[in-house]
Amino acid sequence: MTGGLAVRDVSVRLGAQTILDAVDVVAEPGTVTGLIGPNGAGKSTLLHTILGLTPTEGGSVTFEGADLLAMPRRSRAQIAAFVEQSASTEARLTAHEVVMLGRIPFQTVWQVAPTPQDTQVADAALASVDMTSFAGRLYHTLSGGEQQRVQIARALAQQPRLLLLDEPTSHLDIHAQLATLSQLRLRAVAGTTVVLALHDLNLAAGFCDRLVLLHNGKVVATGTPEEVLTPPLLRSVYGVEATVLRHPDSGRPLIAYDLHG
Ligand SMILES: Nc1ncnc2c1ncn2[C@@H]1O[C@H](COP(=O)(O)OP(=O)(O)OP(=O)(O)O)[C@@H](O)[C@H]1O
Repeated sequence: MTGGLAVRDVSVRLGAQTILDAVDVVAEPGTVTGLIGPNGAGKSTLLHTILGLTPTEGGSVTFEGADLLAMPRRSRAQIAAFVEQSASTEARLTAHEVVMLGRIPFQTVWQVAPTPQDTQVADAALASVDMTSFAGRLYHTLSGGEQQRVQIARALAQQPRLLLLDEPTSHLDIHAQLATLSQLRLRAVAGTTVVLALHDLNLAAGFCDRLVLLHNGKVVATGTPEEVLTPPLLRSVYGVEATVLRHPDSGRPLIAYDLHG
């Protein structure tokens, strides 16, 4: 029994295609779990499934023992926040207003304005992704990387116990990637269960406590970065040749790809 997230024997089928096949994932509070795997492996589908956005065929998804899939949306939103791969909005909202959307699950229907605490939490979330100076800017005028940081701030403003992110660094420069992943690690240390899909295996090795390697909808390896990022697995799943070195400071795996492979 885990105190965090437990995905047990979850399968997803779309038409004749099996997208997820008897997937098991456990993520403990206070840890960062990386979902890795090639394009089309099922990472986004797994994140959507955990949030009840994609119907499953059997299996269960629990958080702290509670059935996440059976929960009303509002209750689930008080527990879990999600950063999508790319999020756009039709509404002409400022960056600060987008972040304030993260407070909605905690507001009552008769509440006419955000509380000072809501505003304080949103301000802190924007500051944590270094976007305070963009607070008044219309969201749709922001660059892709700036929008991505605002979406992360929205999720942080939700103060989730379970934080799910789908490639949250895909639009970010290297400084912002490192800063964002450090911020997520801090949230994990504070007790949040963090699960994120990542393509950059060196960042996954550097920031994740555990990795789940998906291939063709199946979990093919799970464990520490050292256990999962092995040359034979990289070859069989990604079709790449690589040498796995050690980071000189952290001792974590550092993948040197064979550029001629
Ligand atoms: N609505 C859909 N209808 C049909 N197939 C779908 C649908 N949504 C996803 N799929 C398929 O399910 C598989 C898994 O997709 P998913 O987006 O979960 O992969 P992923 O690991 O997140 O990939 P990527 O790294 O490219 O984002 C893919 O083969 C995809 O084409």
